[in-house]
Amino acid sequence: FRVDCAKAGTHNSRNLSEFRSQDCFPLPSLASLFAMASSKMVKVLEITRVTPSSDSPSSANEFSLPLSFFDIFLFKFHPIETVFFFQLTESTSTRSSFNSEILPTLKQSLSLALAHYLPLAGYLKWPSDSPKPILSYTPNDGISLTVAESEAQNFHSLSGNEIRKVNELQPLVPQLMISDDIAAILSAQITLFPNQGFSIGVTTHHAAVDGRIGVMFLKSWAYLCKQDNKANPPLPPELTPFFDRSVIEDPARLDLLYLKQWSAFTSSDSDPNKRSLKLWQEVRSTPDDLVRATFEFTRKDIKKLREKILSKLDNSKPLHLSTFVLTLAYTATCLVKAKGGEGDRPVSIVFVADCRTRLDPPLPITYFGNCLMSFGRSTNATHFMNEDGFPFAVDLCCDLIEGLKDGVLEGAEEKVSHIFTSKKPGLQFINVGGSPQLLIYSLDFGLGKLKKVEFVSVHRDEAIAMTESRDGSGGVEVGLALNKHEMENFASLFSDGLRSMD
Ligand SMILES: CC(C)(COP(=O)(O)OP(=O)(O)OC[C@H]1O[C@@H](n2cnc3c(N)ncnc32)[C@H](O)[C@@H]1OP(=O)(O)O)[C@@H](O)C(=O)NCCC(=O)NCCSC(=O)CC(=O)O
Repeated sequence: FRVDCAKAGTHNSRNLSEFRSQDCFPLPSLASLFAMASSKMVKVLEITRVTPSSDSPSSANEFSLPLSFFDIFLFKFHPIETVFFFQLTESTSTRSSFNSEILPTLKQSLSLALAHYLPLAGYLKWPSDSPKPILSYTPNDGISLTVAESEAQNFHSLSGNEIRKVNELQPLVPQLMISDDIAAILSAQITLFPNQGFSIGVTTHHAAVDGRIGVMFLKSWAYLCKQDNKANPPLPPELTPFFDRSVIEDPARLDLLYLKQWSAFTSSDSDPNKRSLKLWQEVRSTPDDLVRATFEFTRKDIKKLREKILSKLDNSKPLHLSTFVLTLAYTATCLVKAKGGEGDRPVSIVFVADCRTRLDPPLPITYFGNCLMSFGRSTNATHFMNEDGFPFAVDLCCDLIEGLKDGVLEGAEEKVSHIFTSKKPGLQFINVGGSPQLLIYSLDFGLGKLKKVEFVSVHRDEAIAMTESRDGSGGVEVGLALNKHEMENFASLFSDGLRSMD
């Protein structure tokens, strides 16, 4: 292996055996280096540190942001891991054209993008004189970029919808270094599948950004990748992050309350006030029998679901029959049926709402940080299991969305403690990640078509990942991870149910 330290524009490569801890090389890279070394799937070629472009004057200055209560709500959750598969032609995906054209362009534009998003290049820290953690960038901070090559010949099945092992995607996303005192915010991995395509894996700390800003950063990287050789190009307004934290009003000091609650629920230490940045649950290895697959709702399927509900549910109350509600309710119903078991077992449906437009006054849509609140309800499996399971699930989701009108911060004091108090033995937790509104398939680096997006981390908290359909036809893709037996049940329930509505 070679480790590359790119500091202030100079590259300093060395063999791993020469590595010394005082080089301050981000530890996540080493962790992922060893993890990937044992993987049969990828060969690590290089680990580089990418710093914000020195062409941008701002990269020479320190920059820090205090965490808001929205960030603290999520800062103990595992990082968001996503992988994007790009299809190339045979001639553009040779090693030589990848190394001479694609890779340098991606690296350079990543550096340019980081200059606009400095906190992503920095670290999560908790200074001794600060009541709460901060995002801190200091000049020469940078992210770890791993360059790898996959020996797998199955680019098309890896980036397809079919059932495959969850473990097959894991080597395509890098890890983040997270300790008690410091945590990296972002790391990336570019993996070439020779003569097939390449993938970009991105791991982002949840303390820093939510789905909207994570996608906005990637779109900024892609935008800059398409600007030929311009020094320090500006970003268009819709991609320019808004950093002013004073717009978040927190008169109840939810920030400090959440910190206290996280500490009380997660500290294994005798000291419940210990200041630790460690995650709530360590990132565990993935059980080998866990498989993932993607299911598609076409626009026609969504129309059928809407018609079915309109013929079943009482129209006298307001029904929010959005694509999101219909597809979530249908997926949740199939998930509960696929698991089977006793009817009185507990089931929770939980999703997050983007609060930017829902606060009073609203925040700019480009507000940098997290701005999500979770909403959910627990019930019994039996309601989903009979013929009226789908209308029941729609009614439940509609009620939850109607509830947002009471104010997204209603009951906010309980949100962290609820994570722990609501967990009952045997709970089936159906949690939504991603969103069709993020329009993730419009990500275009100008380097080949985006073939597939995978939220690799969905299996870690039993989430289902939603995106808009990749062909822009108004459908929805749902990615999920289950054990093999449940996945087979789910697949037949999903397609048989839709077919029965023809
Ligand atoms: C609360 C909601 C889920 C409810 O969604 P709904 O679609 O039911 O309701 P809505 O009021 O937003 O939208 C009503 C209609 O307007 C359309 N609409 C509204 N806003 C839109 C937008 N910005 N872009 C495109 N369409 C939009 C919807 O598609 C829908 O039409 P139609 O009826 O045609 O559909 C959503 O509003 C929301 O906040 N979504 C964002 C969630 C989010 O950011 N998730 C990422 C989490 S981070 C993450 O996932 C990372 C991780 O943790 O792993």
